Amino acid sequence: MSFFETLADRIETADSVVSVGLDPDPSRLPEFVADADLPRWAFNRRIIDATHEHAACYKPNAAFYEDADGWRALRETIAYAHGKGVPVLLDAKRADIGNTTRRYAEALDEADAITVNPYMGRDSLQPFLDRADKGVFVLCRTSNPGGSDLQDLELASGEPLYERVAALADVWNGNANVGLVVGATAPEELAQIREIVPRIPFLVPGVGAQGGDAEAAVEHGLAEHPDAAVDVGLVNSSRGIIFAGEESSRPAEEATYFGAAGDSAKRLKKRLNQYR
Ligand SMILES: O=C(O)c1cc(=O)[nH]c(=O)n1[C@@H]1O[C@H](COP(=O)(O)O)[C@@H](O)[C@H]1O
Repeated sequence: MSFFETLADRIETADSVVSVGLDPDPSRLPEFVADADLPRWAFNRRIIDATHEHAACYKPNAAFYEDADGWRALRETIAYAHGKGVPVLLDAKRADIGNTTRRYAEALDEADAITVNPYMGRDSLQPFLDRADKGVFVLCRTSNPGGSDLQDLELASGEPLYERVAALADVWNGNANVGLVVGATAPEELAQIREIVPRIPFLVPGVGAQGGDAEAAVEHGLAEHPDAAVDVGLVNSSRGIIFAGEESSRPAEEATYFGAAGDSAKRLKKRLNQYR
């Protein structure tokens, strides 16, 4: 089964396009998990219990796992998400020269999809693209303030670099497994990129903590896809969901703390579904 087929099934089952970002910043973990063997895994398990009904996908960002205990926490997290029937998109933003990138692509043995960086060109992505059953989300127009520094630069042809990346993604999509990452903080670019690639699903981060445009994220982020029975795409929120308990009225109670994450995921699902 291809990634986008799996994702379409999950979107239908959960009636949701929400990607829940699992970015368990150790400095923000609540006291309930402090004494656990692997606090990040203990935290993620409770977050998954609270949010899985509303999750089309989980997106752990590798930055929060790149140490010995972190890799163990990540492995447990991926297996647990799969046990709940939710696919996992590993946000690793990888790519490198041949032998190195082949090794990076092995990260896909456990996850269902990955984010990659197109800066080094096609050969740096090939081992990911070759995995026809896995999703490969190529950074196109990112959500951060500096996203415009390079990505908006005009090429000699007059098109901005991010448009060229979108057009190349179409060329790289021989296995129908490519998606694009386009931030919700760039709604005009979202619309432009959608015109270039009508059938490539987007991962749209930047709603929630970064204040991006949820309506534009759904309107332009979802696409018809040959493998999918419903329009597919993902709108991600990380801190806005997993740390919602910090804002709750009784954050010192574990059930209230994690319940707030579930409520936040549910609210985002409902909000996004208004525009589907
Ligand atoms: O590839 C990504 O997921 C990504 C691309 C981008 O342009 N902007 C962006 O915020 N992200 C990731 O999406 C998540 C956003 O987190 P929140 O701002 O807490 O919702 C982080 O893991 C970011 O690394």
